[in-house]
Amino acid sequence: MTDQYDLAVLGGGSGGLAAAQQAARLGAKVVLFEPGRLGGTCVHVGCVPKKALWLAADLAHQVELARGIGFNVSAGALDWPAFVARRQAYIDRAEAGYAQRLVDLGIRVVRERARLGSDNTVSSHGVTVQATHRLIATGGRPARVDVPGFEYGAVSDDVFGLDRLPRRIAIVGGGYIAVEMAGLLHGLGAEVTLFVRGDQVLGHFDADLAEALAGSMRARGIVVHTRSAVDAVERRDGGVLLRTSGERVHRADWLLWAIGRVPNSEDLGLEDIGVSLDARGHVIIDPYQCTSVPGVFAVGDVATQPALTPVAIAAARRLVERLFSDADVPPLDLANVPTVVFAQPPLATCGLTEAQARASWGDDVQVHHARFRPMREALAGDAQTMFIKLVCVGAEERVVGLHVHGPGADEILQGFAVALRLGARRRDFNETLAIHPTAAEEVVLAGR
Ligand SMILES: Cc1cc2nc3c(=O)[nH]c(=O)nc-3n(C[C@H](O)[C@H](O)[C@H](O)COP(=O)(O)OP(=O)(O)OC[C@H]3O[C@@H](n4cnc5c(N)ncnc54)[C@H](O)[C@@H]3O)c2cc1C
Ligand SMILES: NC(=O)c1ccc[n+]([C@@H]2O[C@H](COP(=O)([O-])OP(=O)(O)OC[C@H]3O[C@@H](n4cnc5c(N)ncnc54)[C@H](O)[C@@H]3O)[C@@H](O)[C@H]2O)c1
Repeated sequence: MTDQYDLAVLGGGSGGLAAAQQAARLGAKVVLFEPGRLGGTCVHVGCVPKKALWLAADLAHQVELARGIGFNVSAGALDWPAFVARRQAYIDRAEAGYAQRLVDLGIRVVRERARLGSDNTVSSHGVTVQATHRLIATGGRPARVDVPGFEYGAVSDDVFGLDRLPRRIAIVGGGYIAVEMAGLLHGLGAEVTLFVRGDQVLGHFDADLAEALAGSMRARGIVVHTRSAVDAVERRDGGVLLRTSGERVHRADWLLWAIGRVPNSEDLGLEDIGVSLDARGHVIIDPYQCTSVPGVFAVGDVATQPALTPVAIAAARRLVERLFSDADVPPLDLANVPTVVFAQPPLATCGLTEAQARASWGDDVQVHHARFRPMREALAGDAQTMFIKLVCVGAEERVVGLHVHGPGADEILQGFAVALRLGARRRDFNETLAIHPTAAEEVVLAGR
């Protein structure tokens, strides 16, 4: 007889693990299928190893600032193997923690790929189960394009397998990953050239913010070519030669394609059971994570929702609380998703861009900017500035967008995201006592 479960989860990444664990805590009988390492993209080839590299690059920059202030220090080159070993030990500990938690919660783990079948089944190579609820949490992978010589380049997963830092790096793309990798690889000592197809890096972010970031990147020595598509790649002298739309030819030791990600929705049996996908292959979900098939749900990067770890986790928890408790759990509020691009220095944003606000409110939009040099940078003689932009609407000046670029922006945003969610007005910001001397105080002082 086929084993019966309350919930079968496909994928042991951020979304799948969160769903499986919370469901088990609520008393559900759970099986989880994961062919790879527990933790998925975020833990193994995403947020965590990326942030480790970012922290290393940030420390190197801080040593430079320390030198500017008067310390007789220099960061020197990173001992790459020692760093990788430390990073891996951190990741291995996290993964071991996940595995133990699954055991403690009585969740069955099948270390194989799975697909959905008829009659509520989920099958892998060796195991078939039936589950009342089935969750697709299979994530995504780096996109590939049909450019001659594409195979001579690497994708973001490969960054974490590097055994040393390449000297001259070319990066194609202008999104999160391209910008983050450009900043941290440059910060660790590589010469970096970025090829952006569009007019600007981070094309979907607030235009002033993106421009501020591009300015910082260039000032630090990253070469940014906009309106520059890479049409062909050749292998040359142990490295690569890129040919671009502007007839530019560029040589590099290593090439990274950072041109977006695609959902892992193939070969899951979805078409056979009638689960609808969008044109790019994402599983179409409603605000309750329901797919077009009753009893089949989706969370995370495989689905039509922002591809961020906290979104996958929050969506997963809410879904299983809806399924396995009596609580009336509303849909996840995606109106003010705070997000940080770990550039050097970071960029943080929450709510609407100015263009989005104007599209809805027209002239009833007020914008307040601040640009200044933070005290540490000024003391150290570093030219880096901080950029803050507040987008407000209506007579009450409700704050609908906050955009920050500069040192510490990554840690500043989280608390202000609460204020935006609660509908704070500029007056509420201005009436909040500042913390002096900090960079964050400029957010509450904006427009005064
Ligand atoms: C370089 C990089 C940096 C990032 N940095 C950040 C960041 O700083 N902050 C942030 O919020 N987000 C970041 N992200 C995005 C974040 O990693 C993802 O949004 C998040 O990991 C998505 O989680 P998920 O559960 O949907 O998928 P994943 O974590 O990708 O997990 C999916 C799992 O499903 C498994 N799987 C696939 N097919 C099957 C199958 N048929 N059966 C069973 N299992 C299967 C896979 O092996 C995988 O383990 C980053 C992403 C990348 C690539
Ligand atoms: N800090 C974070 O939270 C973080 C970090 C990394 C990734 N992520 C998540 O992962 C997602 C994927 O990141 P990403 O950077 O791969 O995608 P992205 O969607 O952010 O950016 C893709 C970029 O590639 C460009 N592009 C697409 N096709 C191209 C082509 N053929 N030639 C040249 N350029 C091309 C696009 O114009 C865009 O600038 C992000 O959208 C984000 O949700 C989050």
